[in-house]
Amino acid sequence: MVQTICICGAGTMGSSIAQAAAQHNFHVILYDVSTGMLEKARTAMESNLQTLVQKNKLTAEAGSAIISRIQFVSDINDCLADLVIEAIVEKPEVKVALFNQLAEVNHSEVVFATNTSSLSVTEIAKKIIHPERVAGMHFFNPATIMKLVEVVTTPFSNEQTIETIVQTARQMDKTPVLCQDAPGFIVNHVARPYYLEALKLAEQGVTDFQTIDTLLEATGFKMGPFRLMDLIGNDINYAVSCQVYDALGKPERLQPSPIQQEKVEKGELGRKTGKGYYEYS
Ligand SMILES: NC(=O)c1ccc[n+]([C@@H]2O[C@H](COP(=O)([O-])OP(=O)(O)OC[C@H]3O[C@@H](n4cnc5c(N)ncnc54)[C@H](O)[C@@H]3O)[C@@H](O)[C@H]2O)c1
Repeated sequence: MVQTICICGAGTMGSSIAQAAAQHNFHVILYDVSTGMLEKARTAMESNLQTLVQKNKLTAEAGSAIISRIQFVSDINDCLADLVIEAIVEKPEVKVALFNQLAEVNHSEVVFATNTSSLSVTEIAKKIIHPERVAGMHFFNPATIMKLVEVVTTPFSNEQTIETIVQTARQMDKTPVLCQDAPGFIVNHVARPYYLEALKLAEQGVTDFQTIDTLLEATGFKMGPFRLMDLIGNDINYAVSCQVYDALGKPERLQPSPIQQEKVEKGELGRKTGKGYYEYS
């Protein structure tokens, strides 16, 4: 049974998964190579919990207890857990190197879950010392609120690995959905045209970002495509677009947009950098 979860990467997703896990009584180790990101994550969580206290959704004591269940660490030797969830940069070789380092310091039953949005989990698993203990655990942004978790199986994953991830997701009050490893899994495959068709309209000068967002929000979408890309991170969304496009044999309809590439090159990554399609203070 999972008691301690090590979450790697304290960025947009890692910090939110860490908070969600601590809110459901897991002991959490949040690991990042950047102490600045760890500090930023702690400040963001304290502020989120403070808001919940102000809204009477949480007592101040419960808020403090949640934070005290999280250890913020930048030394890999401190990452001893029953389940590792990685939410680091979307680069397969970096994820593989991290999992193999963690396999060396952890006990032989530890389960490795990747939160990748679009990389092949099978290709990652193949290069890990214990491929049977690797699977996808794909949370949605923000992980404290969104219920869905895609549990991505590979031909190598054993039953115990999948069961551990499914049970942990349920204990975090999430809705785990099993799927086979495939480009973009379920959601990021289905959702690709939402972003890409909106980007095409902007590229062709048909209308601007804000008008597209306002219109789609008026039809019932919670967030327009540009506001959503800024929340996700334009680097992540562009990486997912490229991965899915390549993995499906480069169909023209899924070609990534030059606007996405330009945003990444300019460092306009969205909320996390203060500027994307919109500005954030
Ligand atoms: N942003 C989203 O909406 C979203 C949603 C679901 C899944 N994901 C996936 O989650 C992962 C993380 O995305 P994000 O948006 O949180 O990224 P992010 O850029 O906000 O954060 C990444 C963090 O990883 C850290 N990092 C990089 N290399 C590291 C290493 N070797 N060891 C430890 N820490 C390292 C960075 O310092 C940074 O804090 C990606 O695989 C992405 O595809 C993202």
